[in-house]
Amino acid sequence: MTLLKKACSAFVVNTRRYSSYIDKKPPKILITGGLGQLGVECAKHLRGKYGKENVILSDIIRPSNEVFNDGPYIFADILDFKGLQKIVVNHRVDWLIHFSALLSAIGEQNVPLAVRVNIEGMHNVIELAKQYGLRIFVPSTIGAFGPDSPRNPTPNITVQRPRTIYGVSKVHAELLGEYYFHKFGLDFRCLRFPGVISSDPPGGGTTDYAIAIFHDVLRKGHYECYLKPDTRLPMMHVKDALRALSEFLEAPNDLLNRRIYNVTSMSFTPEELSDKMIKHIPDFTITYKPDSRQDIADSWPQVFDDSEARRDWNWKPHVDLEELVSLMVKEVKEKIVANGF
Ligand SMILES: NC(=O)c1ccc[n+]([C@@H]2O[C@H](COP(=O)([O-])OP(=O)(O)OC[C@H]3O[C@@H](n4cnc5c(N)ncnc54)[C@H](O)[C@@H]3O)[C@@H](O)[C@H]2O)c1
Ligand SMILES: C[C@@H](O)[C@H](N)C(=O)O
Repeated sequence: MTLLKKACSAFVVNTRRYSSYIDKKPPKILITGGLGQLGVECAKHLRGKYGKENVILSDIIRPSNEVFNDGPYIFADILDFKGLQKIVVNHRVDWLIHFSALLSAIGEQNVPLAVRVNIEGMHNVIELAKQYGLRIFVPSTIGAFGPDSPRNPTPNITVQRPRTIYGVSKVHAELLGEYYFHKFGLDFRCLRFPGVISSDPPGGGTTDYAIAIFHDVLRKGHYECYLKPDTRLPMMHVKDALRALSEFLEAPNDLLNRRIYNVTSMSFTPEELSDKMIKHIPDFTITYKPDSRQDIADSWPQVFDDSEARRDWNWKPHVDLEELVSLMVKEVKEKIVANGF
């Protein structure tokens, strides 16, 4: 049998196996790096669909009581291959959602650690997924593009020459995933997300301003923005990001023409965002003091083209800028009342 035929037959076996999970028995899902901005909300979303016990959150940090009491939580260091093997075997894991990473701004502050967590970590999870026949989801980002890429719009396939270690590690993850798909039939799936906006604290990225602005304005009446007022970046509310993730994870393999898709909801600048916020919070001020994150933002897409995701698996965002602002004002106010955070 040729290599290509072998890969194709493995792929067919995987497809059948996974569609039977969806029809009969929910998949057992492990989320790595699960205590970050996306992981906790993702676990809530997937537990609502597949049942609490079927979604295991993991990270290397101590969870809050709320997270610990909400469903299975375990320690998992992405750099410990044997430890990960043990978890997959003992918990009979079917799908792996790999969130562990150092984001764009924080990665520049500690490049060796970003190389370990983002690149070595990816080597571990992809080998694990291959060994145990797991479906694996790895998020990529608008940060996987660079100054040589077309910025408005940025298509699914184009030049990718990022200038951050975060972006380099994500391009590496994309290429590795595609390679494992073609060579071994691994069911690798990847979405390139824009800045994801939620009321939870962000992990040290370039798009964090669009979260911090709500917290600072609601608590202090003022925000000092580290990007220039006209810096346009693609963004998405977390509700849409998690719906995209779960719809894509469930999409039958025969709908997918690629393993990696751009997804987005909108693009805005700090000035446009603050103009919308004035309707809800009339009395606040914003000043601008660009720092090194401006250089990163200036190398990223301004408008993201997600037409391939829309065409192939029917992706469509629901939350527009008006609704995003209403949701954020409401959710951040609730957080401030609940814990002064
Ligand atoms: N939030 C966004 O705007 C956004 C956009 C595009 C892509 N993504 C991707 O989504 C994923 C999750 O993003 P996030 O915003 O939740 O990130 P985050 O920084 O908030 O969370 C990352 C988590 O990884 C964990 N981690 C670090 N080292 C680890 C290790 N050795 N072992 C296990 N876990 C470790 C951290 O403790 C943290 O909880 C990342 O891969 C990120 O690149 C996020
Ligand atoms: C865009 C995304 O990858 C992340 N929020 C960052 O800014 O690094």
